[in-house]
Amino acid sequence: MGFEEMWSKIGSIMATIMFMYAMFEKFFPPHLRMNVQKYTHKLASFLSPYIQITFPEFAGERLKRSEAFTAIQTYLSATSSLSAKRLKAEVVKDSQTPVVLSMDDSEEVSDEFKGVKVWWLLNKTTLKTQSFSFYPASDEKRYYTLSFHNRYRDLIAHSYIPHVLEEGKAIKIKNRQLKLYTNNCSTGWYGWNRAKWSNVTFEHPARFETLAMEPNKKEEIINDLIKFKKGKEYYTKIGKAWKRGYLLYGPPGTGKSTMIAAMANFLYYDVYDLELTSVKDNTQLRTLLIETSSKSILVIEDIDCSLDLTGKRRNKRNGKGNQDNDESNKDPVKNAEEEENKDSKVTLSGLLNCIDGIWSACAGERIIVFTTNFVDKLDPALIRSGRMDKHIELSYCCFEAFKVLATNYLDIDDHHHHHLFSIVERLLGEVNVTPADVAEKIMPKSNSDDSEICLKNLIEFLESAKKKKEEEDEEESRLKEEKERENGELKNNNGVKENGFIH
Ligand SMILES: Nc1ncnc2c1ncn2[C@@H]1O[C@H](COP(=O)(O)OP(=O)(O)OP(=O)(O)O)[C@@H](O)[C@H]1O
Ligand SMILES: [Mg+2]
Repeated sequence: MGFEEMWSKIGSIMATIMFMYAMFEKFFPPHLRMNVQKYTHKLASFLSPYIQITFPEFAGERLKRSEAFTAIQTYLSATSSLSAKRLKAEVVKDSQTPVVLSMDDSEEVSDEFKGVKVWWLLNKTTLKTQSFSFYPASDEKRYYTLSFHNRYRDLIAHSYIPHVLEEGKAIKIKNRQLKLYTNNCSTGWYGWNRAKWSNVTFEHPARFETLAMEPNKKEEIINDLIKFKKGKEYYTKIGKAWKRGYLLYGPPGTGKSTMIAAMANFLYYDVYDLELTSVKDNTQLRTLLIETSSKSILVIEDIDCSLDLTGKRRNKRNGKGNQDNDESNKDPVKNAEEEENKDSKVTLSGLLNCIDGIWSACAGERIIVFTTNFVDKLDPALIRSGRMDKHIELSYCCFEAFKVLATNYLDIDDHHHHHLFSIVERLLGEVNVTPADVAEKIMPKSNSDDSEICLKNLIEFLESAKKKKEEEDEEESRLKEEKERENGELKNNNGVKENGFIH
């Protein structure tokens, strides 16, 4: 039989089957059709070595969509659905991709797991509902059918299905838009204050690749985060809540907040930015923490300022703390804010309880980050080992960090050594400037600014910073000398007074 002849035969057989099926659908009443299907299935399963498992869209109560069905749909959308001939497009809320494609009804796709082939079919049955309901339920019931050979029963049941469900959930989390939550106080009925979270879409573009810091240190942090993310079993084994605390410290503008954003983008975690000064008391703090979700980063910025609950940020450049103690100098708005914040009764022990206590495990997989400019001023209880698992110092801009900024801002490849780099390297070794300062200087100010101009701007800035530092150092040593001289004279005078003669 020739090839063409064979295809025409197959075509006519298919046409006959489709015609018979159409007749069957048209002339047989639904209950008879169901009976015929039931017996056909029985016969088929008796003869076939293949096993089928179904996953209905609505398990039990029709109102709630089955999590397994959604996970399978997501898994198949990302893996094999695209090989289907007919696809369905859906707009999914809070998803990064505006339209999600999945296989259409009655489509079948195959998948492979550890060398074993399986088939997924999306089925639909239509039922006539007799009962009256306030929720007009659709008559259609969709379900996935998974088919595989009998000999792989154990592998599929114990490994493949859990793998599909886990992957599906993970992909869904990855595809969703991240949220940035912040706490605020709303006044409810009868005037009581209720703390609650409100959120916006988290859109900070920071990534570890664009974060300027020493490569080794960066890699260490990334590995630590990966270990944490994959550590569910480890934490269960050692009987510890699945959470990790980071203390980020360093001068202003060294990238503490940027690093938090990079962590969130890296881990795909939501961020809960907790403003401690607007939490009324420990009970309110606990309520807020219970309302946070898993896979999140809880951030308390400037913990040194938050805990004394004055609500004011210290003057960070000179680190002398609250500068304007003189009431007359105070901005009236700031004054009022401070007065309000004095109502906050969150205590250090209340905060520690929420981080470490029995409530701390309620959200599950969670990172807690504290930031401060003054690590020495923190209460030892807050940073004792075991509480904040990792202390990360973000420091002044080194040459390695500068190279990352040059790539970010000027598109200068790390390997392409610009002829001005050696001057920058020398100057960065001599003065302390923050990555924020460097970034500001090398950012092109106009379209005509090329990398040469930007680097020269930076060099000029570094040289003037160096000069300023030298002058300050000179002044300092002059004052020191003067003081020493005064002290020496004082001693000598005392010597004269005590002994009546000069030694
Ligand atoms: N290490 C860095 N890598 C890349 N950009 C940085 C870095 N540090 C600072 N920047 C730039 O400087 C700006 C300020 O940095 P950031 O807000 O992260 O500093 P910070 O340490 O949180 O300061 P503060 O103590 O005042 O809160 C950022 O928007 C970013 O553009
Ligand atoms: Mg910050």
